[in-house]
Amino acid sequence: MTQDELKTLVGQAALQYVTPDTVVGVGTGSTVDKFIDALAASGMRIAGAVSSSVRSTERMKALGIPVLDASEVESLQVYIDGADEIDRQGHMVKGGGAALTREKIVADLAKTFVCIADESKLVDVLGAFPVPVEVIPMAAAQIARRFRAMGAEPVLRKDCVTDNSCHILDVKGLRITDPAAFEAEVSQWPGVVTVGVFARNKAGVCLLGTAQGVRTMTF
Ligand SMILES: O=C(CO)[C@H](O)[C@H](O)COP(=O)(O)O
Repeated sequence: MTQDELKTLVGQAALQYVTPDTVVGVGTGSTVDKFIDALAASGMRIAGAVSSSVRSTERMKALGIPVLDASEVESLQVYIDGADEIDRQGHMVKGGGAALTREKIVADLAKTFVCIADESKLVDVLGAFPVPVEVIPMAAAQIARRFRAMGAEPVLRKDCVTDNSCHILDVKGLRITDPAAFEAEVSQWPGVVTVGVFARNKAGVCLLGTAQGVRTMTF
């Protein structure tokens, strides 16, 4: 199966976590696009979706899925989103699509984060994928220096302005053995909007697309 077919498989499989007439949190990316398409095609009626990006909002609206503002809900049963990396404890690296801040906000509203990913995303240790960090533009150089002092290599993402009018540093050369500590430390640096390590808001379930079918991992 191709990677695209694996994404379709897990996008479909995520439907089992959606309860009709409830509000669902929806992430961003090519795997989530498959979920959005599957949800629309299923004909299931939902009360609405809280979206994590302009991209997903536009896709859902075009398919007739009602989109609600995050401020309109107090909590969500589930948040469905992809990942750039996921480890065997459910910690993730996210933000390849530059939507990490809103993704973390919507994930934080949800009782369960359902991660949908093809098997290439499963890793033992996070950090081979450059870790996206959304930063206030005036702090980008200062934050980059801090990462260099850690022995990492931050790269300012070209031509990228986020939905929140901020910039992204993609940080290479990290080996994140304690995701919770890393997230807590970097999150408090002045000018950091969001670090793309999801430990506090880690996955509760991962639907992993493999050549043998969907493997369900619970954490
Ligand atoms: O974090 C994300 C966007 O900010 C995505 O979930 C992540 O980049 C995975 O994307 P894809 O499903 O296209 O592989």
